[in-house]
Amino acid sequence: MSEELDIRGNFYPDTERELDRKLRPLSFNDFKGQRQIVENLKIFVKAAAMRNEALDHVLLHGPPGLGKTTLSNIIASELGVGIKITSGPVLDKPGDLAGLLTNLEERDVLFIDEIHRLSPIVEEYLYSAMEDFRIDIMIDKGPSARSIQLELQPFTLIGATTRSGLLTSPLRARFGINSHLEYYDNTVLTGIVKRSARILDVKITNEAADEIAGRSRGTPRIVNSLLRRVRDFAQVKGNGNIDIDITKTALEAMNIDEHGLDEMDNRILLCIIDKFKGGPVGISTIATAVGEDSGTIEEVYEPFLIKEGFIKRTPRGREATELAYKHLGRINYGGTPTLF
Ligand SMILES: Nc1ncnc2c1ncn2[C@@H]1O[C@H](COP(=O)(O)OP(=O)(O)OP(=O)(O)O)[C@@H](O)[C@H]1O
Ligand SMILES: [Mg+2]
Repeated sequence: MSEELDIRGNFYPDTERELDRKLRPLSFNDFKGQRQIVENLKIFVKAAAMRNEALDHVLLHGPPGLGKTTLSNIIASELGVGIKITSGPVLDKPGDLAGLLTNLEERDVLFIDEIHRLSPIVEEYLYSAMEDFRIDIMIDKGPSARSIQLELQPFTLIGATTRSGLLTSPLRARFGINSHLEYYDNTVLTGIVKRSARILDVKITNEAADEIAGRSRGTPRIVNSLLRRVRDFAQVKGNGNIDIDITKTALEAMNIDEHGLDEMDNRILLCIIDKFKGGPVGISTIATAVGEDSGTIEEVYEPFLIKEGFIKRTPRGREATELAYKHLGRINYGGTPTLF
């Protein structure tokens, strides 16, 4: 089956894709961090295997690049079953879903990425498939049209989404296992940098690994792409080994934020500070000002900014912290607010 990068319509040069595949953990033991989630999944996978049953349906949600697709593949592989991969926007007709479902073998995994983007009709079909392993399909057209019921093999649906807030409650309720992936802390990210460096066969100092981890927005995908870029610098401008000097040179040359914030993070902070005098300001007002959907800000951007201490949530809205002012070189934190 194709890579999830294809499904999302992203173009990656072949070599990058190849590297991506090499760096992707293939078992629970390779998958670093998210300890509680992984420990629980190990138990559920083992219990399902002992009972010879399909694993209960799994919903994985959390910001991009934290390992949802990776974990889904690992679950299938640890279950020792096949996996079929698709995504919400691709499955636009019930017939497409029926085709996939009837081709699943017993206990296989069906992975639906971006499951919040399923069309309502397809979602409706999914309900009975998930609950009773059965679907009704319409055959024929016009007066002879009738629906027939198809029995399915027991299977596991794994749904992934960055926007769990957009899932309907009937769909959400049909997942027996519901896991929220969190941003990774720097120690875990440093471990991922080192593992990836080993796979890429490049030497890296502890200090350099820490530095890359600290600028990666708590995200393994970013860690790996920064590591690859720093490796390029080390090869061309240095002796091929990655130390702290070449790392800093590379990160500076690429304009990577020292706290790992990306452009939207910085726009959100600037907006709160410059347009709303540091806040408090409501999420929908921020969303309009930066031109992003308020749910995306709430689920994808804000959690990192709160975790890193740049934003505070108060009953009256979001406030920028002193750290945010310092980061953006603004000096009037806590200053007397002006009237105009
Ligand atoms: N826990 C982990 N340990 C090591 N590497 C990881 C881990 N999680 C993710 N990665 C790496 O990060 C990359 C991105 O992960 P993945 O594609 O699974 O994220 P995702 O949550 O599915 O993102 P998206 O929401 O954009 O689909 C993977 O290719 C993998 O190499
Ligand atoms: Mg994914």
